[in-house]
Amino acid sequence: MSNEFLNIKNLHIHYVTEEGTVKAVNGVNMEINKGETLGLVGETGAGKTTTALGILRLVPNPPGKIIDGEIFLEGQSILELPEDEMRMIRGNKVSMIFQDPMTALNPVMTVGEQISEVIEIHEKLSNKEAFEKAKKMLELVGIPGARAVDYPHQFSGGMKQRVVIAIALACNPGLLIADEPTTALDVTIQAQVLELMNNLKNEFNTAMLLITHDLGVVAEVCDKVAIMYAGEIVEYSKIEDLFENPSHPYTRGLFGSIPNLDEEVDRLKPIKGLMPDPTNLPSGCKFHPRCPHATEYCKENHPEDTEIAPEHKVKCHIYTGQVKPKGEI
Ligand SMILES: Nc1ncnc2c1ncn2[C@@H]1O[C@H](COP(=O)(O)OP(=O)(O)OP(=O)(O)O)[C@@H](O)[C@H]1O
Ligand code: NI
Repeated sequence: MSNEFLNIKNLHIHYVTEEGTVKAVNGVNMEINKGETLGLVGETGAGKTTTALGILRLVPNPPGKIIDGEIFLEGQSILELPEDEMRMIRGNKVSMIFQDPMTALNPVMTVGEQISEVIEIHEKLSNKEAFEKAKKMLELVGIPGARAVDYPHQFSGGMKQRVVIAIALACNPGLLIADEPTTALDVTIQAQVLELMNNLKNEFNTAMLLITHDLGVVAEVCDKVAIMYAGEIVEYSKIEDLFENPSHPYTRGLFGSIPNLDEEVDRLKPIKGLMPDPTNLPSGCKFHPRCPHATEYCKENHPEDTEIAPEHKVKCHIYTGQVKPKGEI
């Protein structure tokens, strides 16, 4: 039996707008094994949320459309599935915590009702049984079951986020997608929520796709990291490798001078220049206009993945030997 839960092959997603076609996701490949957490990191507009929505087939259409590629969940190809089967997969096999979790809760329903609603959709339980299970879910995320009868406004921000996690986990999904799950929380609560997610992942062997700008979060919870730029994964590796040997010039830039797993790592470092216009992406390597090492070759040729160490891939002509770096990378 394969241990693989998610496998994405050559995914392309566009948004067709009046201003032009936004090429949001451009040939993404990604694998996540059971019980493994992959961090998806990149600047705003890189295509992280769009990739996540693609996995759930929730890219708003129009204007969005999956143009090409394949997505497998436990070996099953999902892009061709009828919508009703897809609905069963959402929240059953895969659930997602959205970027703004505070608006994810319904203010006029108790949290217990909201959790049991999800349970009832996917499991044949009576109202009462589902509500009892909802209480257990609350306890699992560190909230007393008795509080199931309370409304969202009666909870603090950190507790609301725990409720959102409880809802996402209510059906014991194989894959949890979390889009910036802790950004809206203060630092101590962030740490608690991350620890909680880590514990749950270990307990249930849940695969996780964690979207974040925060390298501290990556260092704390991820097993692997994918660095995304202009809709492509430009570097992909195990966490230790990435921090010890960041290799793509973009990753090096993000990390600043010398990243260190043990150090207090902070937000991504700003890099000179701007993200390219996604309706008019640069030719060749999409990073070439911002890259200190770029040559004519980079302008003309699109780099494919080069495996520079086991499970460490980089899209950069320096590693194919076509381009000599100008000084240290
Ligand atoms: N509904 C939409 N219509 C048109 N363009 C969109 C739509 N949603 C996203 N885009 C564009 O697609 C590109 C990728 O956006 P996406 O939200 O996936 O990036 P992201 O990496 O999640 O960014 P952030 O870190 O800000 O959340 C951006 O250029 C964005 O403007
Ligand atoms: Ni996003």
